[in-house]
Amino acid sequence: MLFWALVIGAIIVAWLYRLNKDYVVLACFTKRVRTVDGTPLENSVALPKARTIFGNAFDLAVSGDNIFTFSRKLAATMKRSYLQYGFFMPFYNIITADEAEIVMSDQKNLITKGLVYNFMVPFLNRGLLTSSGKRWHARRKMLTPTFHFNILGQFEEIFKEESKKFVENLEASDLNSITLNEIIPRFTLNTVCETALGVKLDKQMNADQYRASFRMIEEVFVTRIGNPFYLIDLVYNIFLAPKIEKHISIVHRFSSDIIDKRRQLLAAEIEREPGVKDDENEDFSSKKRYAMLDTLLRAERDGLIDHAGICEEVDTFMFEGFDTTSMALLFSFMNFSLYPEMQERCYQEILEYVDDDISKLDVNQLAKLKYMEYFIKETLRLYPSVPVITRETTSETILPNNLILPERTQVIIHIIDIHHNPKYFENPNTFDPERFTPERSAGRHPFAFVPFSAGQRNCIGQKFAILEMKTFFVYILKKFRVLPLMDAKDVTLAAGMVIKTPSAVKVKLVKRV
Ligand code: HEM
Repeated sequence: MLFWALVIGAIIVAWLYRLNKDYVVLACFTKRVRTVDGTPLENSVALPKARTIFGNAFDLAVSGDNIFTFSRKLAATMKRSYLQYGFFMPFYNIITADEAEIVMSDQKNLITKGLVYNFMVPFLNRGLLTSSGKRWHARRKMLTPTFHFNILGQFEEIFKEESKKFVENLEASDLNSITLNEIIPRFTLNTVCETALGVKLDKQMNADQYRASFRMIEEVFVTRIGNPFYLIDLVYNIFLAPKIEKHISIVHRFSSDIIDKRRQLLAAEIEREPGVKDDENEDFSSKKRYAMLDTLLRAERDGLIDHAGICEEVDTFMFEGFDTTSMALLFSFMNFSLYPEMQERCYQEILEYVDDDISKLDVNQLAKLKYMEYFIKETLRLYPSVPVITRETTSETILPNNLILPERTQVIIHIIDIHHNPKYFENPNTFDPERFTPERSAGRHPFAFVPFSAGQRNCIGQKFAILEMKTFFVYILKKFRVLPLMDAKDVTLAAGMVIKTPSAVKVKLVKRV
């Protein structure tokens, strides 16, 4: 009996040993990446040493680092893109512009978002950010006119109103110490709410509750990506999901109610003027400002989308347009305080190109603020609001760089590491907006600076974001000089749905006379 048990055991071990050539057996049979020409894998991609016998599945856990620091250290040691084997799937980590280009330019196999986006589904369902295939194509086509130049011009009025209100609130506060993390998110959420839904958030009864629920949803998301056990849906559903059920329904109800009201308004409008034909770029009501929602309501009337679809797109806009812009504003604001000469240059540019009557500020004047644009871009290079994006292979995928990725490989593009690569940016840790002048940008790899991603799944709201940020800083810099209260070295970074800084970012303001 013992003899047969030993024989069977030996056969199983021999079988597993053979199998380990193609699968990382102890990482739950994760299929290995291969090379097209059969040369050793390490010639085509770096292979960080696994820290346990379970492939790289527990490397993060045993390192003692948080996920953000862990990834930065790996990029610095590997110096090229690297491969890890987690439970069930490989992780192909990209830190060069060449490989980012391969993925971002792919039209077919690499446009499906990675596993981590599934965590947002309870909140965003399958809106533009999380969907793929035909549904994504149809929605992208439907929503693209929302960011048409003429419409951005209308949104400019909202950016101005909110910036003015922000400056007025600042004037009433203690200018000696302003904690940016506390005040900027209010501005960005107000702005995106009015542009997406057509209502002023501050005037809504449940605005504070809405903001708080938004925050809670984000906190739970961050907890989920930081703990491998929460990757398992069952564990998440039992221990974490109940904590945010209430908050998700608050956020969903908020947008759903506004959508219903705006739909009724639209119907009433049409009834009053039945002969009037809609134009894509015109408001359906002469009395009301255009909102992104209007495009969706028109599509609903044409049978292209239903109420649930409209809700998921509106929630997606609110989510994408909120924290991303907040973090970019926060770090730009901090940089104004740290680099006074550059701040002065932006101010002089404002004096030169912006009408003294700030209420006349428009997209044409903003387009002339080139140095300010370089300044914001340099901030986004050093602190990209979305430091990492991911894709998933939906079938075995052959890449032009000799790699064959198995189905369900997670392809992680570390935008932040590409932006810090000295190959593309000399002295990458130095803040130098003039890197973005046409002369100095010439010849740079087109995928070396990709804060808004690139290719067909790039950020639909990038022009919107740049306009919003420029408007905000015109209002700030016209009124105040921004002085430092901290050093850039004091800022710690962490991973979240977008880049996070657990430290308070503070500046001092002095009114210009
Ligand atoms: C500084 C501000 C912003 C940054 C850095 C940023 C960055 C990005 C990035 C990197 C992506 C690609 C995500 C991925 O591949 O997974 C993305 C997608 C997206 N962004 Fe932005 N974003 C910003 C502002 C905005 C704003 C203001 C809006 C809307 C009002 C917006 C709406 C979207 C949407 C809907 C997508 C999904 C597009 C698609 O998959 O077709 N973003 N953004």
